[in-house]
Amino acid sequence: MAREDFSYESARLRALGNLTKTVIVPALVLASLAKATKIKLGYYTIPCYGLCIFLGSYLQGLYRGFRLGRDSERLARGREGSVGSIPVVRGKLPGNIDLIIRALANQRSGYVHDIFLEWFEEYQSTIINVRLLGIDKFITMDSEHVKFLLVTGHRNFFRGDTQKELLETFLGTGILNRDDEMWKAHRTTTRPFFINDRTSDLGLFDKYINRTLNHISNVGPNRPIDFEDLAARFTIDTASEFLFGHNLDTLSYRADGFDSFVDAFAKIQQVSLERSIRGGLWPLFEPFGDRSKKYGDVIKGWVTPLVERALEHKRKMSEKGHQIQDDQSTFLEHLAYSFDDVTIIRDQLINLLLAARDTTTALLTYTVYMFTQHPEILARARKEVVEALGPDGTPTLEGIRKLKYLRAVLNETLRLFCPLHGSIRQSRDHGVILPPSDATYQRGPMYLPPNSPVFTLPILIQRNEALWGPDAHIYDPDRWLDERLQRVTSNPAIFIPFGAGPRNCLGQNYAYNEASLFMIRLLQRFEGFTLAEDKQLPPPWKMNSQHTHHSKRGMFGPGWPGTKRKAVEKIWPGHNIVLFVKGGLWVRVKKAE
Ligand code: HEM
Repeated sequence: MAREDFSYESARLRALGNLTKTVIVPALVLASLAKATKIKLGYYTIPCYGLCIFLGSYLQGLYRGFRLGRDSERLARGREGSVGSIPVVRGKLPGNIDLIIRALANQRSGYVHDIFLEWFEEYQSTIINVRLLGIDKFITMDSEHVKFLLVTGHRNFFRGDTQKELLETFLGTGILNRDDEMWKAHRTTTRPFFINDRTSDLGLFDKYINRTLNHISNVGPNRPIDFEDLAARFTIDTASEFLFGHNLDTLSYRADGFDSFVDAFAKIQQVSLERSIRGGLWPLFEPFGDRSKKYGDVIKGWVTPLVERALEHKRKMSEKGHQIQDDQSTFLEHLAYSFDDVTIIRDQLINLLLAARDTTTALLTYTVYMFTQHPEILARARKEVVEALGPDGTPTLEGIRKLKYLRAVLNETLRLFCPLHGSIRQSRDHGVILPPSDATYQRGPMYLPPNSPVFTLPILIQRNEALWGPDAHIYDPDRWLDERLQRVTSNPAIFIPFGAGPRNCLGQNYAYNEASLFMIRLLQRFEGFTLAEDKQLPPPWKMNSQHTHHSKRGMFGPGWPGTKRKAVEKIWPGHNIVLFVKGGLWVRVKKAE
């Protein structure tokens, strides 16, 4: 039976069940044995219970491994060649609880997903099982697995209950959080809106780009600005006008309540990330109730009246006998034409706002960060723009497409700093055999059990030297223009910033148009970007280049287990649902002569 209740309460019940199985049942068994045999444990009570829980968890792990092996054999019967099992990461504490502590510590003070890189390397596999309290959680950085999950074998997977539990308060019934009929209904109503001329409305983008760049111009050459904050204001103002026909107007810096909306948007994503790290146990870390609720209420409190107004308008029109038409002027009107339910429309708007805003903010922010680090790339991109359009010429869509170097710059940012760094799928109620893994560790087919969440990590795929060559960690837009492009054209699964398959990104054109025009205007008006190191939050890690850790995949830098980017990064990349720069991106800009 498919689950329908994803509330915090049902998640807590489920997590308590898991805790009972791993901790309470072994303890009860020991208590009953001690009672039956009349043995007094005395001073040994605590160590004995500890040992018993540890043993219980070990035996449960063995039993789970045995069952998976048996199911896998059954599924593989009649196939040629063997089917392996996915390596389980072994922790030191019962239920692998120490793994959560390590993952949380990495999130607080490490580089994005370094902890997973270490485990992939340790187990020599691009897919691992981080089993917590007996709950399997699979993590993959394998391009062949991801192709199977998203495209060739997508029918075996869905978004799944694990994500819905994590994000129900935030994303509810929206497209990013639903499967099957509900997802289909959203996809079919949303798609037409994204293939009409609206996503090519350069005038809408230009209006907000102008306001954003005026802020930068007014700051002056020596004062640093937080470019990430500015980009976030730009993308939310543009997206809110595009989606609601109602500009949130965060670029005016007025203190009138929208700050709390924007703040709630950031905080609810942070809660979601922490939940995802705590795995199936997350409700136990929120003993006093759903931590995301107060932020969800702020967000809904702002969107609901807009939806009610649109539905009221539709009702009045129909009462007056007017024919209701889908004039598609805003996405909200388009949704109100298609649905009558406030919750469905509201949730879908919130989903689109999340999809549109933070992703494009990351693309703009990391491109400017790369301009600060590579003045030669900045100069070349600027030359291309100014030669094609002059210092203030307005491009057409066709004109934007001709700027090949600019597109290469954006693609290189999407590759190295993939905004949606990770995504989740779940196997349906049958096990599947994953295809042989990619060239990284060259593992054969492996068995994935039914109802298992799988986290895919495109950011690691897109930095993998086994797939991209030894310069994978270097920012080099030329790889999109020279013979290295062949790597992607012959295997598109190694570059998936917009996902792939039936659930791929609907806003890809919107994002490319918006980001391209933003960069064109930025390069027309400014010619220098320097990182304001006096303001920038530095990365917390200290590098030791004394010895080199040789990894098969070559992604580890000298002296520390983790990505080679660590050695060159001048900012601290952070991640919640989307990638961002911790503490903002502080830059000084120089106006064009
Ligand atoms: C640089 C910007 C963007 C990036 C990197 C990006 C990335 C992605 C990715 C990777 C997915 C698939 C997620 C998965 O398979 O789990 C996705 C889905 C989606 N994106 Fe984007 N996106 C961007 C911008 C946008 C914009 C601007 C919009 C809308 C205005 C948008 C709307 C959507 C929607 C509606 C989906 C859900 C599709 C579905 O589930 O059927 N995205 N995006």
